[in-house]
Amino acid sequence: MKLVKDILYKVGVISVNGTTNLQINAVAFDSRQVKPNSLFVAQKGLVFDGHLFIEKAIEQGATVIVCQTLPENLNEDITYVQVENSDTALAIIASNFYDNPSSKLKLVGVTGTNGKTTIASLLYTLFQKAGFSAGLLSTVKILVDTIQYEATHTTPNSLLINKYLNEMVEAGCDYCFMEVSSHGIHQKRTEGLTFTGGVFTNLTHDHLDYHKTFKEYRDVKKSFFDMLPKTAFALVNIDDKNGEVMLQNTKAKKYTYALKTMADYKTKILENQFSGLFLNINSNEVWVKLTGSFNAYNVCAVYGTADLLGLNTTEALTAISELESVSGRFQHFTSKEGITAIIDYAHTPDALKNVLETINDIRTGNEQVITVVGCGGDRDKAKRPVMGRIASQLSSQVIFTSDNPRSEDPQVILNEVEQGVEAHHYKKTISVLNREQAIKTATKLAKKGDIILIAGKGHETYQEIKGVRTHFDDFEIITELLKA
Ligand SMILES: CC(=O)N[C@H]1[C@@H](OP(=O)(O)OP(=O)(O)OC[C@H]2O[C@@H](n3ccc(=O)[nH]c3=O)[C@H](O)[C@@H]2O)O[C@H](CO)[C@@H](O)[C@@H]1O[C@H](C)C(=O)N[C@@H](C)C(=O)N[C@H](CCC(=O)O)C(=O)O
Ligand SMILES: Nc1ncnc2c1ncn2[C@@H]1O[C@H](COP(=O)(O)OP(=O)(O)OP(=O)(O)O)[C@@H](O)[C@H]1O
Ligand SMILES: N[C@H](CCC[C@H](N)C(=O)O)C(=O)O
Ligand SMILES: [Mg+2]
Repeated sequence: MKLVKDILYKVGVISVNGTTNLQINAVAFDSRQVKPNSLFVAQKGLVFDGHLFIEKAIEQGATVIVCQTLPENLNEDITYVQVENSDTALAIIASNFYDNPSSKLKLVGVTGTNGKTTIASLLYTLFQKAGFSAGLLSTVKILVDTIQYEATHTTPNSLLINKYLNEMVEAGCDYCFMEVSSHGIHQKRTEGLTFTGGVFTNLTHDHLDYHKTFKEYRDVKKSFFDMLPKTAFALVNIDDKNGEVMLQNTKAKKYTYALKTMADYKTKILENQFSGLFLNINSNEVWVKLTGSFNAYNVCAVYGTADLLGLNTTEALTAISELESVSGRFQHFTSKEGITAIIDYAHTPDALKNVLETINDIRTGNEQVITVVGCGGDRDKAKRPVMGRIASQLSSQVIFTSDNPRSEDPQVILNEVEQGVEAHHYKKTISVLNREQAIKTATKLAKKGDIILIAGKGHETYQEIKGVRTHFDDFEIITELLKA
């Protein structure tokens, strides 16, 4: 139970009709979820305008309506609060409703195109290993200390973020590591949170359907650093040309990490093998079980963050050397017949290029690299031909297939992916629409020593076709096929 006037603290209120001296039991932004004595926030979405559901929310028992535009006819029994921006209002209300949990633990946000899940998950494990209680908000899962919840978004909505943060506080967590997606920032899901630190990984092509231009995508990411308080740290990958941009206007203390440039946290790759990396991090040598030079960046970011959070660096390095790869991120095994399978969440051109280059760097002989890949529907179309081209340039054979077509026609997506293949690579590509069949085809083509890369879906345990999700797990399928 909370008093409305208390949860409106710091909300940009334009006008109030009715009393704010009123208790509410819950906050909701979806009319279908409204329960008696709720506060309903009407948001302008991409498909619907939540203002159209105000009446429905009242019927369901909402007693307070927060909106940008007041309805023409006001109900006398209801309190209406007009705000400048409903998304921002929801985030601040959510934080107030749960007593500002982000200020009661150390919250670190990780943003960038690739590496967020890896870094946030490794940090969670590292701090748990070091004897702390921690929480994790990630694409793969949500963890409140050791209690696991299913994740539906990379960055949940502001109500859920604060609900989980509150649970973390109640469970005695000292830290929370969360992924901050560009959609999350743009939709104000992280507004009003008190961050102890922010980490920037890299910025490459993705989500240009949503953000329209690369500059807009970059500026959304930058706005996360712009709003960090001066007590926080901002740790950026300075090898990425946008690392500096992230730091331009931040009030936070600025730190850098890099492999190529001078930086506060500097890592050198001494050895790069399938089984892991031998690294020199700020003059400390350490073996890690993660594969690929891109993971040297991730480990460096983890080390820097741990140091900035005050963890003893020797203790941090010992724990770092024990960290296992995150599920669906360069997850690999070799079958009895000597065929290596790699399951990786590479769903952007840069990630696919990195993973294939890593495989090509560490393969030893004349093995074939057989790639199974596709692109998701209802997402950036521009990345499709680029991924098609990269896959065909860097693999011996490619089987193009479906990812999550969502509402789109899978064949149309496939055609767009194929369009990127240059003529001299045609003969090494085939298309098999059904993903399971595509994986099966790869296993038929593979001989002893060959490497099969299944890219794009990583940890996902479903495939969404025409809006319907059915169980689908790349790892499960390939394991079964290679065992048989
Ligand atoms: C494109 C996008 O981000 N869409 C998000 C957005 O949906 P939307 O704008 O379409 O919402 P809408 O359906 O128009 O509804 C508008 C408002 O009306 C309300 N409503 C709607 C219907 C109704 O009957 N009653 C009602 O009250 C809704 O609750 C909402 O408040 O707001 C919804 C509620 O918060 C999100 O669930 C939804 O995420 C969709 C499912 C999604 O797929 N998002 C992806 C793209 C996403 O966010 N991805 C990033 C990661 C990307 C990455 O970095 O790789 C993530 O953080 O997960
Ligand atoms: N630092 C990195 N630089 C470039 N590519 C990376 C990096 N880390 C991981 N990758 C590649 O990107 C894929 C996705 O990694 P990860 O899940 O950590 O990224 P993410 O930022 O969380 O992605 P999402 O936006 O989907 O949440 C990995 O499977 C790997 O192929
Ligand atoms: N967070 C990313 C995940 C993409 C994963 C890929 N398998 C797809 O479905 O496109 C997104 O929502 O765009
Ligand atoms: Mg992620």
